[in-house]
Amino acid sequence: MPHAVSPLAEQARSALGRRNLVFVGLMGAGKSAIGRLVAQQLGMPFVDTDTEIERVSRMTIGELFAAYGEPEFRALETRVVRRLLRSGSKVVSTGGGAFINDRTRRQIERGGVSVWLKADLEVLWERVNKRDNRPLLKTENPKQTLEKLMQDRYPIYQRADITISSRDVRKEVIADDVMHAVIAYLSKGRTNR
Ligand SMILES: Nc1ncnc2c1ncn2[C@@H]1O[C@H](COP(=O)(O)OP(=O)(O)O)[C@@H](O)[C@H]1O
Ligand SMILES: O=C(O)C1=C[C@@H](OP(=O)(O)O)[C@@H](O)[C@H](O)C1
Ligand SMILES: [Mg+2]
Repeated sequence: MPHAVSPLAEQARSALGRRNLVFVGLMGAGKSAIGRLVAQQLGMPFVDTDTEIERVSRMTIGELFAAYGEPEFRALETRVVRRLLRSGSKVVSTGGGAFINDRTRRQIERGGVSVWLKADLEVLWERVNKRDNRPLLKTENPKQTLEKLMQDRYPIYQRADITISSRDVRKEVIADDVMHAVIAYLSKGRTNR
């Protein structure tokens, strides 16, 4: 197992112990990118649930949505999240809808420390706008769709253990914010997970 790479990472790693660290939030918030970076810094395994879903189904997320629809995708996502959270401590980046699904959210609540990467519409839009791999944004007005998803989902993401502002600064800055917040959150006497 690789070692944490800085004193901050070292401290966050030791605070986490055997817990999973789970990134949640809207499309474009940086879950996949920041999750990977934080995992590297902590010296922990990293899994992105969308990548794992694509691996086990041998289909892309777009193909899955097109062939089976969103409900089937959510069922697969629930199973993948459950399995990942039970198989040793790691950093897990979820897809944007995972924490919104009641069953998946309960697994995350039980199985790890959740971090909501919260971003404003302009930041999200700048980032998702560059790729067309997100089936939920294949609408006539994808920016408006994203705004609607913010309104619907932010009250639920708010239930995450930790909230981090995912703004337009270097990824390393956000990763440091996450590690500081993990240390602060877990030093509040939480020893039950
Ligand atoms: N702090 C950041 N600075 C610059 N680019 C970022 C930052 N965070 C994320 N990105 C980029 O934004 C895009 C969307 O990020 P991604 O991690 O795929 O988001 P999510 O998994 O939450 O949908 C990616 O190209 C990623 O590299
Ligand atoms: O918000 C959502 O419901 C989704 C977000 C996507 O992941 P990212 O948030 O990593 O883009 C992916 O899981 C799928 O397209 C559905
Ligand atoms: Mg992602």
